[in-house]
Amino acid sequence: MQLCVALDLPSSKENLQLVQTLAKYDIWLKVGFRSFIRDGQDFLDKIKEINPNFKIFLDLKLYDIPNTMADAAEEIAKMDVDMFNIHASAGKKAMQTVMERLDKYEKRPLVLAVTALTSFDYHSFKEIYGTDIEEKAKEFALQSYQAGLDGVVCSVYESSMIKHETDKSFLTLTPGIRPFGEKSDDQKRVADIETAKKEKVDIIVVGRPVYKSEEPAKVVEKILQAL
Ligand SMILES: O=c1ccn([C@@H]2O[C@H](COP(=O)(O)O)[C@@H](O)[C@H]2O)c(=O)[nH]1
Repeated sequence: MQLCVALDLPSSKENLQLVQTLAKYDIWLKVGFRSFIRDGQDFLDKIKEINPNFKIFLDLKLYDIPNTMADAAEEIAKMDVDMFNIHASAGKKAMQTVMERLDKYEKRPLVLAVTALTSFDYHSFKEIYGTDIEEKAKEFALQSYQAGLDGVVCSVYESSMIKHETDKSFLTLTPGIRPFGEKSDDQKRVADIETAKKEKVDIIVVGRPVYKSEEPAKVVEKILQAL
């Protein structure tokens, strides 16, 4: 299992200070809406300047018509990122179009599909999708797998089931991790490291428990020891 730290701080300066503190660790760094909208490609370059071995996950959750998603995916493929994501609910056709368009790149980033956001509980998910999380996550995961994606974003509680329904090499990346039982904030389907291990998760995403800590490097060190 690998660790991905979310860089969701309010300024580029604070994010880069955090990255500097974590420079010696073999981890993924997640750049999401807040940081990418504000700081763009320049921010990605600065991360790689600190340590070119950091793996970058661009968490932009593309969701649009197939051609627009594929255009955006191609722009991402030209950047130096290692992984990005799209919404499975954009449909199988959109996912296939993205993967076909990335075919020509010798070294393309990994592509994951978002199944059910970890901020949904079972009731709020059903209100929107009209079905249970488990059922829909399975359907989305199968469609993503058939479309040729590399894996999915899901909660820890769907990870094992998704691997069983697809393939054990099909990646599961799980946000909503509270490594040692920290408060859940706006997350609903949260889990600790031990549960993530049991559920065969490939990459855990941890944001606030790291970047809101007084000593982020110590938290990362403790997580890495527990993986
Ligand atoms: O289903 C999802 C998809 C993405 N996220 C993102 O992960 C981090 C989690 O941060 P925490 O502070 O550890 O809660 C955040 O950037 C989300 O945008 C997610 O939480 N759930």
